[in-house]
Amino acid sequence: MHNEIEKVLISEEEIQAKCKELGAELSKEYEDRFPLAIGVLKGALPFMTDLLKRMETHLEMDFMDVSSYHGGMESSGEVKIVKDLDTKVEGRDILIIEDIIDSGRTLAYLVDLFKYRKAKSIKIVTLLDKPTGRSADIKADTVGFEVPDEFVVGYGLDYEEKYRNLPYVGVLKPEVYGG
Ligand SMILES: O=P(O)(O)OC[C@H]1O[C@H](OP(=O)(O)OP(=O)(O)O)[C@H](O)[C@@H]1O
Ligand code: HPA
Ligand SMILES: [Mg+2]
Repeated sequence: MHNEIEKVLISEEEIQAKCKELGAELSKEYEDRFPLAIGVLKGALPFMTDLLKRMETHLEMDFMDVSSYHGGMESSGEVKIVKDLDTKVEGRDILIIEDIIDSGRTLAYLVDLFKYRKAKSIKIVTLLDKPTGRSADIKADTVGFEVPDEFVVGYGLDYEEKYRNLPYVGVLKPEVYGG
């Protein structure tokens, strides 16, 4: 698997240090508030587990599975709920955890949904931000790293459902996707 990676953009050590830093920030922000931390499956799972272990406040976890890429490199433009939350959003401080904001469509959809469900507050933390990909007007409150205009994989991010289990974020060799 590792020999299919052309270059590592963000190393395992950099990611772990960032989780520690952001976890400390969020611990302060949510002190005494019992937020509902929502991981957006499947991509956010590695980041969610590492980040939340660094938060030193009580919190509740839930998951939502939405999909628009269907495993490929282009957003279909249509966000579909595959699995909804088990928890009520009304009156809660919501912390959405994402692996990447690219077009912004996934998060625009989720923020609208949680507003409609009467969340008390909504904040977004994303490991990666790809500002050049943006078509929806959405900004994260907390960003780990900015990435260039390239398709990235690893640490939750897939290409055709593979590479999510890489401990770093990188770019695939062009021959892997027939480029
Ligand atoms: O800003 P956007 O253009 O909406 O792209 C970002 C979203 O796309 C990916 O998820 P995907 O829909 O591929 O599902 P997955 O997490 O299961 O891979 C990624 O994990 C983000 O959730
Ligand atoms: N890589 C993997 N999945 C993605 C990306 C990306 O660059 N952008 C949106 N979903
Ligand atoms: Mg994906």
